[in-house]
Amino acid sequence: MAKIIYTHTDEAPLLATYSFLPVVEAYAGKAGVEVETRDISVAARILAQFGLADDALTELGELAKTPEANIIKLPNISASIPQLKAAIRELQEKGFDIPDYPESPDNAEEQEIRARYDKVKGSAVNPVLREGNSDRRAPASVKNYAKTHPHTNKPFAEGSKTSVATMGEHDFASNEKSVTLPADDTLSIVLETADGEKVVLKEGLKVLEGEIVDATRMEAAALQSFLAKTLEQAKADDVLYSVHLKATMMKVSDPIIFGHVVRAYFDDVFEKYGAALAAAELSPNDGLGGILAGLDALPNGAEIKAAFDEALASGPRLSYVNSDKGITNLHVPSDVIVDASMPAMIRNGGRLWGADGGEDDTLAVIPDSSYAGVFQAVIDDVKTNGPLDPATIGSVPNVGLMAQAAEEYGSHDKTFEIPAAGTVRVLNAAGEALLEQDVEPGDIWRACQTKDIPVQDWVKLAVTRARATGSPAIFWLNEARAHDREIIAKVNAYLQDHDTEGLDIRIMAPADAAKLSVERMRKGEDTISVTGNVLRDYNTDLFPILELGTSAKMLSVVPLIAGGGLFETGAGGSAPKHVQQLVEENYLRWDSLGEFFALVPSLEKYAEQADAPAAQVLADALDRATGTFLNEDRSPGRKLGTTDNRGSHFYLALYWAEELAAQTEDAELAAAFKPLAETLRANEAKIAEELISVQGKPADIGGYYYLDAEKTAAVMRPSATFNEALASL
Ligand SMILES: NC(=O)C1=CN([C@@H]2O[C@H](COP(=O)(O)OP(=O)(O)OC[C@H]3O[C@@H](n4cnc5c(N)ncnc54)[C@H](OP(=O)(O)O)[C@@H]3O)[C@@H](O)[C@H]2O)C=CC1
Ligand SMILES: O=C(O)CCC(=O)C(=O)O
Ligand SMILES: [Mg+2]
Repeated sequence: MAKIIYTHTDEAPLLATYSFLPVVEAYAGKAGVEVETRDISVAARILAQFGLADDALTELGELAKTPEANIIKLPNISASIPQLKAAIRELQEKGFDIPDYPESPDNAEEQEIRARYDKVKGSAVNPVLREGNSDRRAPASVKNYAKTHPHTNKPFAEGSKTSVATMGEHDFASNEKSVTLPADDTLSIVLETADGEKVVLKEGLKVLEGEIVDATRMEAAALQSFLAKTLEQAKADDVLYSVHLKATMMKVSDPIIFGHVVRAYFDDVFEKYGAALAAAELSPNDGLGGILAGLDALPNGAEIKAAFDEALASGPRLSYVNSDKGITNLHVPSDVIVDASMPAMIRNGGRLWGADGGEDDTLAVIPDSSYAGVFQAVIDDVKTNGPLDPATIGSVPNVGLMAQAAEEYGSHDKTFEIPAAGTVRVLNAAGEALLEQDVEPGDIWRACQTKDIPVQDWVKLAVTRARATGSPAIFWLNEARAHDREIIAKVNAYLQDHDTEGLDIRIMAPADAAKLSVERMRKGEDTISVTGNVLRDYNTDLFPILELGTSAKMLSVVPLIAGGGLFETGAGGSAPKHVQQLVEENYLRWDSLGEFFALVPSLEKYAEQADAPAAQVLADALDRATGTFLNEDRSPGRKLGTTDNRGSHFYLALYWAEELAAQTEDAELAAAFKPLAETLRANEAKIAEELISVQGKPADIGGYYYLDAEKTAAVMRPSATFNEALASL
């Protein structure tokens, strides 16, 4: 039977769900639309690993491969090791019998436990559900709203020293080799060390005909000298030092790179105390925060702490995530995530925050050069031409290759920190080497896979969007990169399958494509960016944040290859800072527009799947209601005393009920919603007051990763009048 699955996730979107889902369930229920929930929060996924909760993620992953799928996916935490450990601790404190995270497993049992936790680590949800490519764009209503209510993109100061530092050689981009498989095969990855020993890194890797496989490495020695150089440069230029990685989605490689940065910054400290820190299992890969927290347990902890303090005082000035709390850019690998952190910096005139909370220019370090040039291109443009004006600029929507863990975001099980010098070979079943790389100890070697059917689907989606909009579509692909050359060959071949007459379809290297797209934006022109998986991620924060002030208001549809639908809510994440604010002052600034936008096509899909015209009526009414919601400017403000997330849900419910009452396609639904619409309208002031009056005091939600459902519902549904009205439907 058709049903919509609404996901329980983490942090701000989870809080919002406590308020919004009751509205969805009440309205859908009246129209006979089945809505079920599944808990894919990091806490639930941990419990599922130990048989203490349903494995909803595996279930939804299977569902996503069927035409029946209709899933609304809210953003979730992609947990770094420090977050995973905190979630485990919280669950243990709540009485769940789960083991500690084994830092360095040294027996079979610990290895088994570690393997279970590794399934929860990092970006473990999205790749499982994303069985389709991604279509992310600002709906016309949002773009118009941004034009009439423009946010501020601050100018870069005259002579701004902000720039991007990237390796450009000896990195993943420069060392890449790539091959397209002529037939189905089973591959293995073998390191042959300099003394002739063969170490099997991976075997039984099944690949399909037409699949692209890449191999590359980040050279550890080159990374270290690059980092030393950037530290010197930041010191000499007296700018803030900041590193921007994706330790969540690139959950194997990027924590290692992050660890190199921590080690490079605190070079002298690690020189002197590295062995003691390693013996205490305090790893730089988990960030400075974890190390400092663990020092108390060491006999010479105070001495080591003093050495870290001294290094911080004498090194280049670090950028801070939260200067009040002393949290630096190097504290937690998942605090600064490149997709959101770079556009936020650009929107802020190229400035980040220093130790004293003051803003300053920064050297933004993005070690691998595959995509760093995109950010530099945008920075160059705004330095020369001034900030982009949201009131007038065009849009850069995205069609992203994402299905079946495409490209880098599927590389974790094929990423290795190399133990010994030698050669890594990707071998086919016949034992022939398809790809080979010489390696040195410490190099980060990885292989990526890109299947052919997803590429075909992506090209089709690009042509469909170009046709639907009349906008030029640019494939952001770089002839100079081995992987991109294989993709370009496929793009050129699969474009032949479509009618492209009259369409403007181009292929350009990412930095050039970024430059052109921004130039066109300034003229008010739209340009579809058709990208691989990583640039999908980056561009769908970068451009929305510059255009709309946030990526939360995006429509993010994933037409699943098997025919179902995955509807992501916005293009951003789970906004941890918003939770802090709720807990401190009972105010939630989370904007649920992404949820509203996802629900419309989900209801449309349901109407089609269940042959249920009432679902289409709900969808159409919701679509009109979100228009009114935007016109009436009902998204949450940022400050206490204004409509927050809960108030915004009330207004959406009001407009949606009014649209349902007024429509004429379904008289029964109109009659059912008329009294509710009247009650909500009549009590508007009272409900708004009830929702605002609770603000300003701390709120108790009974946890962080594993919330107390009753307490959270009480916090998120504080208006008795609104609750009664909904219950009366
Ligand atoms: N699809 C997914 O599942 C995704 C998950 N993530 C995960 O989210 C977590 C946080 O990532 P982070 O890099 O901080 O990025 P986020 O996008 O979560 O947050 C960055 C900032 O964007 C603003 N923001 C994001 N969403 C909203 C919204 N709906 N309403 C209002 N403002 C919003 C907030 O700004 P302000 O504080 O100024 O209000 C927020 O602090 C990580 O665990 C990450 O892995 C990240 C991206 C996608
Ligand atoms: O899965 C994640 O960790 C983040 C996903 C993300 O940032 C995106 O899809 O835009
Ligand atoms: Mg992203």
